[in-house]
Amino acid sequence: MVDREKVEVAVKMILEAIGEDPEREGLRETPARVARMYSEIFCGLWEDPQTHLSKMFSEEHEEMVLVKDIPIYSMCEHHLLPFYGKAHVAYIPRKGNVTGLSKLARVVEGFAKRPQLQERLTSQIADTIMKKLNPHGVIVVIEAEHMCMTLRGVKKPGSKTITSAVRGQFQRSEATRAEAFSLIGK
Ligand SMILES: Nc1nc2c(ncn2[C@@H]2O[C@H](COP(=O)(O)OP(=O)(O)OP(=O)(O)O)[C@@H](O)[C@H]2O)c(=O)[nH]1
Ligand SMILES: [Zn+2]
Repeated sequence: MVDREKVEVAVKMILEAIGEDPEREGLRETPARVARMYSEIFCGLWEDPQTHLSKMFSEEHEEMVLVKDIPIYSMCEHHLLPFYGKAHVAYIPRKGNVTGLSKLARVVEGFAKRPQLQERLTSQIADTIMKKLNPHGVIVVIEAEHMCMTLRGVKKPGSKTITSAVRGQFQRSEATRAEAFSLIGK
């Protein structure tokens, strides 16, 4: 579990460091609020996302399954600012190894709710699905806007970063990969 007391102490120190008065009415509850928020947005550090893929259906389907437009909210590990957008996850199951659709989104969520890099998030999702479901292939595409590039620093609002992780048949077959990208809309 996130150490909320420690986060509270740290947030109070940050407020003091920026020249605020942590005792003024509007800020008095802020350290505790931020601590509650951090335990929510970093909860992925306290779970092992691969456990979501333990249950499988013995379906015969061996064609592509794509869950697209999964909303993601993660935190850039360099600045602790959000990056957010959409994840698209496709896999080609092996007979008997079909997973519940929501479980794909749960894996995405488990890796997103941590201090992250978009590239690492993308490959962790793909590698976990490959490892647990042993499918013919996996493709993960994430498109996201990074607040550290919009509200500060280089200040480029609207810019999007697209990352992909391509495994198995999607890597070997250009046609399969092209089909996935066309369904995803990239
Ligand atoms: N590859 C990658 N870079 C990221 C991600 N999120 C943020 N960054 C970048 O991490 C870099 C950190 O660069 P630094 O030079 O150490 O930090 P900085 O001085 O705050 O950089 P600027 O943002 O350019 O002002 C920046 O270029 C960010 O845009 C990510 O998910 N993947
Ligand atoms: Zn950043």
